[in-house]
Amino acid sequence: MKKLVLIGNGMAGIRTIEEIIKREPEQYEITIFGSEPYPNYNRILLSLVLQGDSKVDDIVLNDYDWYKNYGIVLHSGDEVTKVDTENQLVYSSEGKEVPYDKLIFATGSNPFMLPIDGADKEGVIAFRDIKDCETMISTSKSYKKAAVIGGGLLGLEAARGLLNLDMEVDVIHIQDYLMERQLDEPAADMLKKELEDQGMNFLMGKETVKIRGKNRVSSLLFKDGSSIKADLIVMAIGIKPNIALAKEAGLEVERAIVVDDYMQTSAPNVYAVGECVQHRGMVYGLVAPLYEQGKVLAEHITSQTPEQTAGYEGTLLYTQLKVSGVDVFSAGEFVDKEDTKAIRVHDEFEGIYKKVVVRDNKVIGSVLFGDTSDSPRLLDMMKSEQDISEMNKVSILPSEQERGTGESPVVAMAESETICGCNGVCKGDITDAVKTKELSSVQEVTQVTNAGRSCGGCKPLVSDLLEHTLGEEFNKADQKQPMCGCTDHTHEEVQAEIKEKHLTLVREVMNVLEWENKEGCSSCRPAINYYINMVHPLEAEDDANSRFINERVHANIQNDGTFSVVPRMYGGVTNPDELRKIANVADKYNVKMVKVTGGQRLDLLGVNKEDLPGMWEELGMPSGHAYGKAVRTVKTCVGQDFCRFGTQDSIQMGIDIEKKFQGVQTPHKVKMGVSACPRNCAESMIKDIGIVGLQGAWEMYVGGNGGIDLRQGELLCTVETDQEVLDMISAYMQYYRESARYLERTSHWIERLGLEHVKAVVVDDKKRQAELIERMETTLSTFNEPWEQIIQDGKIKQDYYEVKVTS
Ligand SMILES: Cc1cc2nc3c(=O)[nH]c(=O)nc-3n(C[C@H](O)[C@H](O)[C@H](O)COP(=O)(O)OP(=O)(O)OC[C@H]3O[C@@H](n4cnc5c(N)ncnc54)[C@H](O)[C@@H]3O)c2cc1C
Ligand SMILES: NC(=O)c1ccc[n+]([C@@H]2O[C@H](COP(=O)([O-])OP(=O)(O)OC[C@H]3O[C@@H](n4cnc5c(N)ncnc54)[C@H](O)[C@@H]3O)[C@@H](O)[C@H]2O)c1
Ligand code: SF4
Ligand code: FES
Repeated sequence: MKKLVLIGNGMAGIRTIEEIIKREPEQYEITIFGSEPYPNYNRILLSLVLQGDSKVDDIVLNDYDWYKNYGIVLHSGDEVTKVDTENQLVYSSEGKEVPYDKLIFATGSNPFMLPIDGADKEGVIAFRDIKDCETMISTSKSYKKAAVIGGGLLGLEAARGLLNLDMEVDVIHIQDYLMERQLDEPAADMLKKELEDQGMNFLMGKETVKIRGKNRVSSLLFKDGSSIKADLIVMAIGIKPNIALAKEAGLEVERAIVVDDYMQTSAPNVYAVGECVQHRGMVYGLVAPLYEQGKVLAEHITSQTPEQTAGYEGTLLYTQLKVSGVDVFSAGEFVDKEDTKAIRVHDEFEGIYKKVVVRDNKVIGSVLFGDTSDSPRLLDMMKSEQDISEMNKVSILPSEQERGTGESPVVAMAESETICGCNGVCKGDITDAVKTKELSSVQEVTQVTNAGRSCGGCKPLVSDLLEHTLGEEFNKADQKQPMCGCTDHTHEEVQAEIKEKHLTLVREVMNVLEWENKEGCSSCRPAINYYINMVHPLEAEDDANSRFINERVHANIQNDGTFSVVPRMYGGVTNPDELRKIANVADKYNVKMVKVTGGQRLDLLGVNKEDLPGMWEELGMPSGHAYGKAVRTVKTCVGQDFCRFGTQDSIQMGIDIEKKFQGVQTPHKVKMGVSACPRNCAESMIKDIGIVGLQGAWEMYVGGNGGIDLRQGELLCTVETDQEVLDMISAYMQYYRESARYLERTSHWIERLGLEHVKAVVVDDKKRQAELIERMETTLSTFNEPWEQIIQDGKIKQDYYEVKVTS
């Protein structure tokens, strides 16, 4: 057997070996060297490990048994230090000398590190491998302030992960807008706004010139003389191909190792794939092109007629950002030029931006923000260089109505359209595999076709396609989604176990359900804490440390590290006494701004954390819970006492609702509105619960949302009396509390369950309705005004307000 040696046990190298084995399992005796001490893992998913959605063990792509099963000799943790191309030998750091007939370089890249004063200090790292990921996770346990240098894909994914680890995150970007290599300015601005809302702080147009600190980093200095504090610095300013070994071996290198269309280097029998490669002047940093290169090389070196195999011609690049809550897509040429024209849709209400760039009647690039469902079709048009001169230009970006609402975009996709960009798998490949190989779960589709095996971004589409192809045979239960990377249990299973085993402590849940990550993470701990309190309201022990910072300190943290204070004003009604108190504390504590909120409250912004207890004591008003996953505000219109259209007393109804349900913990925030006639001045139709008065009756609308997922509420029921309104809210909200997943807004929850189902439980089934109301009453009986407790408890004051929690 001929000897094949691979240098680099990473994603591109091992995919090439998989492709070789698939074609000719017996042709080569394979030896692999990898400097990292692990089997091949999915580097892409490090972002999800950091974000708490996956764990290191889950991202292994080929475990040690895989190498054994295929008779591959793996030297992990052993670096190749020299290649002798004349005698066809490689030498390793552990003293191995291995001959080859064919050699593949797949040495990847190294992160680029700024060569500035202080870059060698403790606490300055990159984000490239498992070690970096583990360093960030462990640093977050002792330090709180992180700075990410670089507002590209990697920097933003790192920043999201660090936020999930409860760190404060500054992102320093050298350009004036984010991801300038993938986005144009409007899309980048929308992205920045969304990420700011998620808690990131941006310093734009800043060039870092020095890192200060004794042994460990303590601050960064910028060219303009300003500086910021930091306990951890993550550099994400690009990568440089790892070519030192190839250069020393005498291979032709420029920016990377130069290869021809068969991935052959300048030396005989030596090939290269992956990020270390330069092909027709291009160096790639995403897996899709690297996998295509691997396929071409595998075909070439396993073929009896290698010169007749198809060569590699380059890849059309496209990217997606892996940050939850953000949909961004970018492909091809997206910058306007003199010879290009663009079709644009910019819907500020929906938070959607779409741009399609056209040259010579062909789509050559696109940027999508907020709704990326057009991406497979646009990619297909770009790849096939479709002539669009006959097309109505508006139909290139159809609205949701034109596409048919509620239906997954896979239904309308052509068989040739790509579903999994990373692995180049199109719709037809998947439907064929599902039918011929009788596949019934996403996992099986991934095993057979590779779709979903890399960034995972296509999994929802794969699942939709599976459902569409299988029809009634599709079993949702097979598509199990674990709560996070710490466990295999789903949200539903965790909740059921809490009930069945009567678990009342967060730690107890993690122990009994054998959490793989013993400490849990910032995704699962708040969810478990919510579930134990919801299931056992009288016995659960609330764990403040499992709450997000805002809920822990009962105030909303702002982008400059100060907090906002929102006292409760039932139904949006206040009086001179309250206003005087608010004015007094605003003066005394130098509040930066007093702002009327969309929910008809007064927001005191720019408060120092240490001042919070004192302010609340002097205000003597209840907390508005503006920071919590809880019942927030009940907005009201002036109603029948003042408005000539008013048919009901909306103000009193709003006050009654707010007094009854204030502070109830819910899976996500719940906003309400009461209008006294269908003119709807309190915007009841875009609230989680909206009440609208009619002559002698009240309508109750549910599932509305006025935010990024704009959604109109749907009519749940019409009732006659005020008491019925309160009862229906009790039953509905309790059912939401019990059946929604933590962090699922009512609008998403109702779409998942369907209005008819919710109606059947909450309105039609009187027995269940009564039980839900009873359980809500039990929860309501446990309500405590948080600030009353904090003001009286010296220890809480000391732990959360005097000791610095966030800096
Ligand atoms: C956090 C993160 C998120 C990412 N997200 C995405 C994404 O969403 N989509 C996407 O397409 N891409 C993404 N990427 C990029 C993607 O991971 C890379 O393009 C891909 O891993 C490159 O594969 P490679 O095999 O060329 O290099 P690598 O994966 O870097 O593998 C090279 C391996 O070779 C080893 N090696 C180097 N020199 C030697 C030597 N002399 N001897 C032995 N071993 C050696 C290295 O230690 C390394 O293990 C992401 C990258 C990171 C870091
Ligand atoms: N979702 C994804 O597809 C994904 C995610 C992570 C990483 N990656 C890949 O990993 C590689 C590394 O990613 P990356 O984001 O580091 O590289 P990048 O080159 O895409 O972006 C680096 C960013 O850093 C900025 N920058 C450069 N110098 C700077 C400085 N001195 N101060 C502040 N900002 C500076 C640049 O303007 C640029 O926007 C890339 O190949 C990327 O494609 C992809
Ligand atoms: S909703 Fe109707 S009753 Fe209320 S203020 Fe508006 S018009 Fe008047
Ligand atoms: S698109 Fe990345 S795995 Fe399918």
